[in-house]
Amino acid sequence: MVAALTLDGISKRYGGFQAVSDLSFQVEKGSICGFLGPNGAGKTSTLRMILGLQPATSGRIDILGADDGRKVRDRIGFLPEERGLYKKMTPVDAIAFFGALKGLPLPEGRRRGREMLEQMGLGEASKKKMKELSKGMAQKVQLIASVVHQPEFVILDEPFSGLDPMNQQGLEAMIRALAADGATVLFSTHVMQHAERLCDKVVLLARGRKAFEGTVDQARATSPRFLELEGALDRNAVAALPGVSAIETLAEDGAVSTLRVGLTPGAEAQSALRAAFLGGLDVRRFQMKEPTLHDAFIALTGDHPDEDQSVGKTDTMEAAR
Ligand SMILES: Nc1ncnc2c1ncn2[C@@H]1O[C@H](COP(=O)(O)OP(=O)(O)OP(=O)(O)O)[C@@H](O)[C@H]1O
Repeated sequence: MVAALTLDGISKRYGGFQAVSDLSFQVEKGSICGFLGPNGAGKTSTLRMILGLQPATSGRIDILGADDGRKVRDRIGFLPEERGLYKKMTPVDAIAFFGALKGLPLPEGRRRGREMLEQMGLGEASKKKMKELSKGMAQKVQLIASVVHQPEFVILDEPFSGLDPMNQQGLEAMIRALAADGATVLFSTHVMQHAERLCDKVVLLARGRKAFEGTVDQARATSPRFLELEGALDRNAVAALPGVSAIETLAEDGAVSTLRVGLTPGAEAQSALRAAFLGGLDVRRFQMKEPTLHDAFIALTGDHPDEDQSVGKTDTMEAAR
């Protein structure tokens, strides 16, 4: 594999607060990598270190062969978490302006801007001012602005936040198209479903530490499978079935309950079911459930991806100055 990005033992400390600890991972050239973790896990801090916008407290970064993102800034596209393009500009001018910051001549930026807007189904939007666009449209325009100079490496910080499902799908298509054109894409998100659909590789971050690096399937395989059982079920009898590691009651209606039965990694749901039927358990409905990336995140970290892990931002901001 040819790595477009290597992080080797990266740490970030803000005053007395350790935001990122000994983080190492690689992103293969031409791949899509999801950088996943709850709010406050340390994703933005890491992306900023990769870009050279803030120094690492310790560790080494190699991006496109450089030891500092600033040295290869014209080959990188970045969509920051805080967004907003100049409101009075037209989308084409805004895109061309951003391209010019990366060395692209303005007329060429305008030409590519018009073409990309058209490709993304935003041809109509090019006649309006930025302030007249919907949030979804504006976000797509901003993504175009960050890649109009055709960067080799694209870094997107929470690109899906604030978008409705339709626009999220549009954005997913844009990200796929970038990778299909040969770009390497690293994006952060706390919503596991996007990564599940898009990524060749995921890096899971919890409280500043890497919890997992690998493919989505490898991540899922670390999490137990589930079996949903419905019937007049005795919990002790269910607990005694082969491979059962945990039971959660999802619903109860008189004697009939719906149980979410966790299986130990590697255990086959069929063995538990067979034993249930042979043992005469009153199973009226069953369903096997494969773990999602969301389940895997919880199994790997003990944390919930929707939990906010930010701590003492205002206190430590002072200390960081
Ligand atoms: N400049 C700073 N000074 C002090 N603390 C900071 C600073 N920037 C971030 N932090 C803290 O570091 C931790 C990681 O923040 P970071 O923004 O990197 O996380 P994140 O995973 O990107 O989350 P979010 O998506 O909410 O930005 C948080 O606890 C945050 O409060």
